[in-house]
Amino acid sequence: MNIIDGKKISDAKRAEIKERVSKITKETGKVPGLATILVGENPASQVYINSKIKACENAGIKSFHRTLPANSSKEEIISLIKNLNADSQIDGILLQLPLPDNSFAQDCINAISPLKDVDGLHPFNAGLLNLSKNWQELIDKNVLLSCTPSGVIHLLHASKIEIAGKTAVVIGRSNLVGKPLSMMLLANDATVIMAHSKTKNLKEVCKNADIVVAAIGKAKFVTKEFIKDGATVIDVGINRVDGKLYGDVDFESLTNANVFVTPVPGGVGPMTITMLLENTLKAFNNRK
Ligand SMILES: Nc1nc(=O)c2c([nH]1)NC[C@@H]1CN(c3ccc(C(=O)N[C@@H](CCC(=O)O)C(=O)O)cc3)C=[N+]21
Repeated sequence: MNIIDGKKISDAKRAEIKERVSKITKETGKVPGLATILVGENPASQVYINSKIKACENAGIKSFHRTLPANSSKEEIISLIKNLNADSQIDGILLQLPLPDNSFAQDCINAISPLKDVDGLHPFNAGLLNLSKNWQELIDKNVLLSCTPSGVIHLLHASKIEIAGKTAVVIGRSNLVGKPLSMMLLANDATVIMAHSKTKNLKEVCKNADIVVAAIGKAKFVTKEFIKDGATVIDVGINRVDGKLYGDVDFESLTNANVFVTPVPGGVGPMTITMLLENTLKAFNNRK
């Protein structure tokens, strides 16, 4: 087993971002700003938000944290978002998901200015990803790309894992991860299979893949039997069982296999936050 060290790759990228922020601040006298919004008091969300705020501070990005009570209406959340849209100090807005009432989450995201949508979840940015012809075009045009999927692509690139012409199976079709990641792999010229809960013969489908991405939400779901010799396994899962953190991949079962694999923790998670910093910088540059 070859471990893809997400923490190390992420730290290197954060150091590079910090340099760029410092250069911008010296040249323009301005500090890129990120607003985070937490609705309610979900303990996991509080932990993630705190990591994001800390990462911003370390990179020289100014963070503005806003909290709303758990019973906030859609209108109250959108009203706060509109204020942040109008605030020139704020380059990016992150609405932490899930909302206590997640039924209107997309309506709230739609209220975020597409120029400040550092999660890449606004239909405008999701649309730009869908319309892209290749990865380079997305980079050249500074398109705001959803953080977890773009973090996965960065891990693959940094690990020199070939994507073009390879078969990639993405398990999970969420708007936050599975769908955008499939489009990003396609933009990198992979042959992409989008698998989900209704997929038949999932084990066999995965067994043919060069790259398997698990974004399912079930601890240790993907075992050695899913993975062919020489394949790369990316674990997007974060499952808390009895206070312990597990991915969607049965990491131990792959110990003696000839595979590349991301651990949990220390794999995709840190990259998600790193890409949020990257997007805040992109948003700053796009808004200039
Ligand atoms: N609007 C929005 N954007 C998000 O990007 C978003 C979100 N909502 N809601 C929740 C998910 C989850 N997420 C993670 C961020 C960091 C780690 C992370 O740093 N994980 C560490 C471990 C942290 C721990 O111990 O819990 C690691 O894997 O090494 C994990 C997960 C961002 N999300």
